[in-house]
Amino acid sequence: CAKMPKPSQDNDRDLTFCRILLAELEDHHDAWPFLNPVNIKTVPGYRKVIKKPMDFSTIREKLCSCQYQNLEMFIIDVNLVFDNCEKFNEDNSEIGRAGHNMRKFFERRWTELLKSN
Ligand SMILES: CO[C@H](O)CCc1ccc(O)cc1
Repeated sequence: CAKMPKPSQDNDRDLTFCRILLAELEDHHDAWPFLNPVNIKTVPGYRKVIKKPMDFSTIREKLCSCQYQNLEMFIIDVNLVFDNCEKFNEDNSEIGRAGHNMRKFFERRWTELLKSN
């Protein structure tokens, strides 16, 4: 049938989940490398290596300006933060480990939230 708009309660649920998940990511002990955009002027190689920079403050801005159609689009941006981190940092480094810890935390929390529904 014609593409029907998603019922608003699904959109409300997705938005609530994004807000909960982002707040928990921002508050996490290991969030510090990801809170703000990497300064591409001071970090050699970053601009060339990382094609799509992403960070929690940019995700916060997108969420607050209705730029996420659904939970999936939000999860794609969060995973981009961690994929960029893996690409640019050794696993056995301060920031590399923080990225792995944050990804594990995020995977667990969004699956828990979706199961709660
Ligand atoms: C999320 O952090 C970025 O991967 C940049 C990591 C980085 C920044 C400055 C350095 O001297 C080394 C690594």
